[in-house]
Amino acid sequence: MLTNLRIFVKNHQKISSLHINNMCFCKIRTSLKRLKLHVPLGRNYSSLPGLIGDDIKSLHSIINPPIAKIRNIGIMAHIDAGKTTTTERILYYSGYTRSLGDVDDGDTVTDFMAQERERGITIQSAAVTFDWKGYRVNLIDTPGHVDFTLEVERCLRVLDGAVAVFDASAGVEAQTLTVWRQADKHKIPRICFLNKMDKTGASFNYAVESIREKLKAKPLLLQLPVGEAKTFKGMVDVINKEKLLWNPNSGDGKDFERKPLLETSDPELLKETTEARNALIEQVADLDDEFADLVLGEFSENFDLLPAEKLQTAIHRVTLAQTAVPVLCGSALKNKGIQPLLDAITMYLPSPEERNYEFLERISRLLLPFADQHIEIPSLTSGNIALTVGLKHTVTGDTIVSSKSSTLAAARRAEREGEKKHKQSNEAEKILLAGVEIPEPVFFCTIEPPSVAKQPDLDHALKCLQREDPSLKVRVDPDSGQTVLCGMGELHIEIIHDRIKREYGLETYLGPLQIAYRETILNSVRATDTLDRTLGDKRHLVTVEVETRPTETSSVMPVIEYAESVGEDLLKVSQEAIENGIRSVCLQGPLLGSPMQDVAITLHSLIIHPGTSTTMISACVSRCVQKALKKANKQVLEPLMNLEITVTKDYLSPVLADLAQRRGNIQEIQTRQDNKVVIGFVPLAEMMGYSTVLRTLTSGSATFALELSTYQAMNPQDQSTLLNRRSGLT
Ligand SMILES: Nc1nc2c(ncn2[C@@H]2O[C@H](COP(=O)(O)OP(=O)(O)OP(=O)(O)O)[C@@H](O)[C@H]2O)c(=O)[nH]1
Repeated sequence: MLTNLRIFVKNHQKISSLHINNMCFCKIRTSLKRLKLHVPLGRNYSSLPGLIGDDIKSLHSIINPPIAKIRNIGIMAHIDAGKTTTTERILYYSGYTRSLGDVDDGDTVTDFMAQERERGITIQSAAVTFDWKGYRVNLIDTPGHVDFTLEVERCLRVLDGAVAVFDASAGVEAQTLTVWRQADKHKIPRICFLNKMDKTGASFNYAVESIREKLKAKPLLLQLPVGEAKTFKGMVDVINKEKLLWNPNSGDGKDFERKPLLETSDPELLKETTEARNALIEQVADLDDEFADLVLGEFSENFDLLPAEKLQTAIHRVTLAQTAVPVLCGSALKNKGIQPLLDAITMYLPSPEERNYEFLERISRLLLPFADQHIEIPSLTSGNIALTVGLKHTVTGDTIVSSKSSTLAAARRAEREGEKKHKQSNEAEKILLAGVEIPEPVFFCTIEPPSVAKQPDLDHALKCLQREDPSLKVRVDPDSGQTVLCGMGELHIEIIHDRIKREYGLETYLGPLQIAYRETILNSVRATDTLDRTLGDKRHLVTVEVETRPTETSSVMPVIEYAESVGEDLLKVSQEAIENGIRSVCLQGPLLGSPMQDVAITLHSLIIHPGTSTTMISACVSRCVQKALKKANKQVLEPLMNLEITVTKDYLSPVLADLAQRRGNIQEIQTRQDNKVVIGFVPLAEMMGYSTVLRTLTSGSATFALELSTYQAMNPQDQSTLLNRRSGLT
């Protein structure tokens, strides 16, 4: 298993144990040879940036560029916005690949998993490293499909900046909002790239407006498009007042020219650009005091005299402060606008030293990632992204530290600092990277190995896959003993099934896909129970009285309370056993065996005979709570999903008619260019196999996004149908 590793070093010093200067010459030579052996020259890859012959200096520069020249960035967006295509162009223009890969032909660098190439979607993030005009860029292409949200989050926490890619004909879409929120959470500075400017319906203004309205972000328009949709030819660089046009005869887009806008040849465009530049200067001055002083002091009379570099430096600062987002445009597919995007990445997104990471990590074996190829490297300076192998106990979301004691010491130090600052500062939080939020799985199904003898192999495969992807949950059904997979969606489970076959050589069988329901109770019930058992010569005797009731506010875990009559001394020895007993019984509700939610349990009395084991206390509490839950009025809760469907006007009616039959609740129908966007809620149970139905209904022209909204009570009729089906009555 490969682990994505971000090396953080206090004060950005090198890690001494991995320092290249500590290596003897022959070891460096060996590394060079190894480097050449592992370089993926097979497909279209150029040699690695900077590596010319057996040149030790260039090896050093590959591994250790100055930290100010490093950019660790991610590419994120709604599904199909064009992240992978953009990444492919970036790799080509930076000289990393020698030909252009195509998502639709299944030969891109970053979508290297077989499932990605077959389906034309990104599932797993891929990291690549390349150089651009003296900068080292470590780039991660992340998936856009909602089933793989966790994959995006695990990348965001190690990045210094991100490029948000938009389909210029659609603007902000459902998953854009999700990834944007994730980037907000991890405080990632961003730039926006309005892709697909060549597509019918593409609209620069519409996309910019949707950034303003839906993302509540302040767009800084660094470019204006020249033409739109079929007429899209290039763009204007607002800061330098230059026109960037691509030579129509240059197939690969390498050939483009930058021309100053002139009063004689482009009077209209020049006027528009001057207005846009002035507006940009005012906007940045509003957000950055240093720049405001400069503008008001020296250049208030004539903004034209303001040097481009001053404006660019100020834009860098506001991007870093995340008070605004630079916006660029282009068409990755038609090879337009990628080189300026690369310039903007190096110019506006921060270097690692501009971000606040303040702790040390140490590791033994390091690899530089090039999508599915890796090169072993002897050392790395802080601020880089690398891979390491062989860590047996790490899972996605872990932070690797040099030692527990140094982390604790750093945390204590930070706490003291925090206290000094009157407890206002949250320094302690800086010690650890924010954890990844693991979404709740909404689907599950049983999985069986081809024979009982293969069960250990299946367990091993699932254990490894879970370490990579904590949104995959695995449990054993206590009644049937079967292994159950719980995932984020149909596609997620399908991909896991496929990976078990391809990567672990195991042909497994999946049971029917089922919805992850929950249960709750509607009234208060009391129950008492006594457990009296003699094991050997020891008597175990417990008597408990509990009350179960619905909670007022939503709570996934059971709320546990103790009546005053239950003595504190008694609780000291038994509290853990009691709470274990309650939690275990709440994992399997009385109706469907689904987890209980919104339930509070009060322990009213507890009598324990001396010498009774904690296991017996747990067992008695479990049984008593179960009794109370069974007596209560019960309710099944089903996952309710947020649904967003984008469909052309012609197919709106059949889509709406179909949704009505699926218990869909339409909230809003928006108009987005030539498309209608249907926004609403629908129970997940009604959405099994929906992608096929939607494709048939709309001749493949519609797309949809589904995300868990909440759990809602099922109506009595649907609930009884479900219970009958589960008990085999219908
Ligand atoms: N017209 C047009 N189509 C594009 C452009 N960029 C990408 N596409 C097409 O859009 C589709 C999706 O492109 P991808 O690059 O796979 O998009 P993605 O965002 O990586 O997709 P996921 O990783 O699955 O979320 C493909 O059919 C591309 O050929 C563009 O600039 N213009």
